[in-house]
Amino acid sequence: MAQYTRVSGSVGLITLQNPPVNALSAAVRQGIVNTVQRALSEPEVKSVVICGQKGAFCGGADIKEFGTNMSGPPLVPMIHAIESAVKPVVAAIEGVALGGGLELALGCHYRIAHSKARLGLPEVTLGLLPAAGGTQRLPRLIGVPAALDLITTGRHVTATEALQLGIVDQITDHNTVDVAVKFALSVAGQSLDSRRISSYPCPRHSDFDALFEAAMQKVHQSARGAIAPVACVQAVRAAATLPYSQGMEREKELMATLFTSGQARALQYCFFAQRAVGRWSMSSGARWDTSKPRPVHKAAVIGLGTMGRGIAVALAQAGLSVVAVETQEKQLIEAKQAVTGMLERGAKRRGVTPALDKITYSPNIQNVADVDLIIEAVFEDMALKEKVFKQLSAVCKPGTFLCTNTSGLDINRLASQTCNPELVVGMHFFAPAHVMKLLEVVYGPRSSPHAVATAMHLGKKIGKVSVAVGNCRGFVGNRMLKPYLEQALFLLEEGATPEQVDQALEEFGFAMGVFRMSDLSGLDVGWRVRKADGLVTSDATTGQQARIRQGHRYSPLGDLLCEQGRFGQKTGRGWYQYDKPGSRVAKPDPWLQNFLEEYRARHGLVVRRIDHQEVLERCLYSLINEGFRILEDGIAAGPEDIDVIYMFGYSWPRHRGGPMFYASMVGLARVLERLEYYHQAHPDVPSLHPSTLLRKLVANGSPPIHKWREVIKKLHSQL
Ligand SMILES: CC(C)(COP(=O)(O)OP(=O)(O)OC[C@H]1O[C@@H](n2cnc3c(N)ncnc32)[C@H](O)[C@@H]1OP(=O)(O)O)[C@@H](O)C(=O)NCCC(=O)NCCSC(=O)/C=C/CCCCCCCCCCCCC(=O)O
Repeated sequence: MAQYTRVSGSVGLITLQNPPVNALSAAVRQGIVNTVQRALSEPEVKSVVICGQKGAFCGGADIKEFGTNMSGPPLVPMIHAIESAVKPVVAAIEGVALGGGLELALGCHYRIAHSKARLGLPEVTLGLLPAAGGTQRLPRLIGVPAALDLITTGRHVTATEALQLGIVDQITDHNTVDVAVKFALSVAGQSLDSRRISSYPCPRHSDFDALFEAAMQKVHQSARGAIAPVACVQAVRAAATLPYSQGMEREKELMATLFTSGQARALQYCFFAQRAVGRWSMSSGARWDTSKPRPVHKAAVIGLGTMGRGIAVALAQAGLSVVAVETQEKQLIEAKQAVTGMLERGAKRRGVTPALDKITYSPNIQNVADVDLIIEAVFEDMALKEKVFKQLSAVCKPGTFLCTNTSGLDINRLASQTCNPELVVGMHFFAPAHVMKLLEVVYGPRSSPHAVATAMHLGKKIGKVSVAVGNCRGFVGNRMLKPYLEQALFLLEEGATPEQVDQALEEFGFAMGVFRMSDLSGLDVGWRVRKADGLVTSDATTGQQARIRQGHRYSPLGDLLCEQGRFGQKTGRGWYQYDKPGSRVAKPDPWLQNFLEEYRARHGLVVRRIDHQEVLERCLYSLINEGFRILEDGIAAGPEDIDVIYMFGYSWPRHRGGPMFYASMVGLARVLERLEYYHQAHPDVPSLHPSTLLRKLVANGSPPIHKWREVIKKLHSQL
């Protein structure tokens, strides 16, 4: 809807009304069309102001409408009608002007923004382009290089940057609507010839060909197979090279291709999935809307290794007071230096003062006595963590939440070391903890709803995408990673090379294939875990027996590399070779080639040709299959939780929508059929055995992903 009022005698004020962000739904578009017509037809009205209700100008087209039969007036003619109006129209931008919202503002003759407003054309992040004239007006207004940057990245700019770029005419710290109305009064009756952006020539550039070639190269490199950024460059090129009306035709044509694409569906699913995970629920029935978080003003971090340092930085940057505890004197000094550097670099990037005074360092665990919440980040060793939890429980004040940054250990066991197990939850950060957006909040059987709500709330406060998950080995992310890694190793045994496996996964859209990723994270991490699990043995050396552990197929390849001291990038050797320890450029290693050949010969393994399709199916479908088991077990509340975890924690390509959404796009029947095929070929690999839930979903006619919860619920009620 849009409300019309007359203010200051001669200004028609149009207020968009569609909470919370005044998205341009059919009703809002109709409201704008009607009220603009009214304002233009009333002789008393000399100028018009468009604003949004409750401090938000407009969040753009209504994304919920995209999957429907769109009705109501289309945006392009609506914006043209505003631009060609003979009375000045002023956009009063508070809060956000995004996507169609900014395009609407660009159709106005003047734009006044509040200093705290954010503006942008984020359509690319939804698999689209700004198809309401954004790709044609913005380059005409601010020039091609700046427009390319905003349109291909979708980044939001502050009002100050928008003013510098020339997107807005004025910014204010006062009531934006009042300022806009005053301004509208001052420009009433003035010529609008120079105010219609569509009539501007696109600013020339010394070498458009080189500029667009470079832009295209850049998006190809960063898009990892996403098509929208490429279409955005093509649309801006049309603005630079064609008259406005032909550019608009090109924009429409490119949008038509994107609009119905699987990538757009995937990216729009991600948008809503990311918001849905905030609406968490626990198996006990506790939920986000019935569980109140407790305030956290002061927190402590125990253990200042890589993870602890990142967590301390993340907390301090969000304004919390932090007690950073490291009992090893040398490590404490090093950590203080490192954290200071991290805070200073981060502050420089963001143009703020480093939050150095937010952190106090201490070698003494007793100093956490007055904090509201503690995050333990000591070495990943159950006995050590149990000891720390026991100590913490004894020293902290009543009601302090005790969180662990374990990446997969049993939360319940740690809780049982404390006097108040209901205050214990997992806060699983991802390295580097001050950068990576994902936080798994892990609740055990005794964790209270308050503890989960507090950890989720804290996660949000420090800028994380927090997902509440149940307690099991590896939680969601690492549990699903296990079969993925396992398949990659089996593929090497059967004849593939690390380069080949990585290439298939990188072409799929991962930033890094599984072997390059393992080299980066360090092969010794998994080795330590496998040793603790009794999987690493030195007795059996050849034959099939050597490749069976605890009754299942097992590949000792990773263990054998570690025995050679090949821990990945940090040692300069792993699945690849590197120029020197710490170097990031991975090169194929002839040593590894020989090693694999010898290994296969020793174990009587017959090499065969493995294509990319098999690599993808075996690695991804086994991971997805585990995702179905996680849903079956109630560890994740819905497929959105898993997908968000994979997008934000494991660099799953967003335009593929996360593993569970990807499975729904491939077709559940197809995933099931391929898993059955591979399981038949590898009966000793349980992760290839199709899960009950997958079978059930297929038996139920493969419902769309938003209906899976109903099938899961039924399955749970049958168990
Ligand atoms: C920054 C935000 C705006 C606010 O953030 P925050 O304060 O943190 O709040 P959130 O939790 O994110 O959001 C609150 C709730 O609001 C919902 N929301 C937000 N934005 C939208 C929206 N645009 N539409 C619908 N709903 C929205 C959100 O889901 C939350 O709901 P809930 O509480 O969880 O229930 C932040 O929200 C944000 O970034 N929003 C998105 C901004 C954005 O991306 N905007 C661009 C949208 S796309 C667009 O504008 C495109 C315009 C081009 C024209 C399109 C023309 C389409 C038709 C063309 C058809 C041609 C093809 C023909 C094919 C054929 O031939 O058949």
